[in-house]
Amino acid sequence: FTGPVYHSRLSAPWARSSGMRMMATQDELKQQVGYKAVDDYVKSGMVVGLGTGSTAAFAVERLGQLLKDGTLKDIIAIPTSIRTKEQAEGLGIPLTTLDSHPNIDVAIDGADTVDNATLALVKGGGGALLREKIVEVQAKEFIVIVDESKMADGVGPHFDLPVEIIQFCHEHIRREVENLPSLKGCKAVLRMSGDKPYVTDNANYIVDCKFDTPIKDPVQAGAELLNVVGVVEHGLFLGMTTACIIAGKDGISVKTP
Ligand SMILES: O=C[C@H](O)[C@H](O)[C@H](O)COP(=O)(O)O
Repeated sequence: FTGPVYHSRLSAPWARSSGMRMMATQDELKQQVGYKAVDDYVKSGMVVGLGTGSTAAFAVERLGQLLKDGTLKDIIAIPTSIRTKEQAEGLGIPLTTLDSHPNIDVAIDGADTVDNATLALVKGGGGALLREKIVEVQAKEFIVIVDESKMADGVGPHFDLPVEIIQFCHEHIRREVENLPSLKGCKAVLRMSGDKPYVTDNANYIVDCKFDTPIKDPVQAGAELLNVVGVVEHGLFLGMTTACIIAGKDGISVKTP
């Protein structure tokens, strides 16, 4: 299709009823971009990377619908977290792994921050950054789906940068991260789940790096982070975005780098 498709009257950014103007909820915006990504970018026969989070869940839902009604056939998908795997299994979406399908046609995922200028991303608010990155770097096309609240100028202050680290000596690793020259001024905080550290699908911990000002050189920051022994992966997704579908009060737009 050529323009936004709204899946219910209230899914439109605005809808009129008895003269009343109603804004779409954030969930409705997420549904719009999740559905549009699948409708526009997934074709029969593809290997599809399935992202994680409340926005990506709508794309997974749509893929399940289109497989069920026969619009799409011969799809095989790779989930980026245990919860996405469970959702996809529940919808009957055939699944595989990178071990047998290392070449992905298209991956679709949400983000915590999208830089307006470069489409650099911060990801990992839901803790899935490692599996997301290993899958999404293998995709010919990586489609990012967000509501407009995720758009920002630069990365850092808009949403804490998650860094996945091993459990062993995690306080030492946290300090090493905080003291990196390219992350100067950041405060690295161990992510908690109740009174215990949050544990990822890969049995690691996460530190969330808080910034007051945008990271000056995200490429350098990524390189320095990966150089810390004990850091497994970071949530900067740089130079990966093929297209970003954004839903906002004025409708849906698509940005490319
Ligand atoms: O680890 C989680 C992922 O990186 C998500 O893509 C990200 O947190 C965005 O999630 P949501 O769509 O729920 O805001």
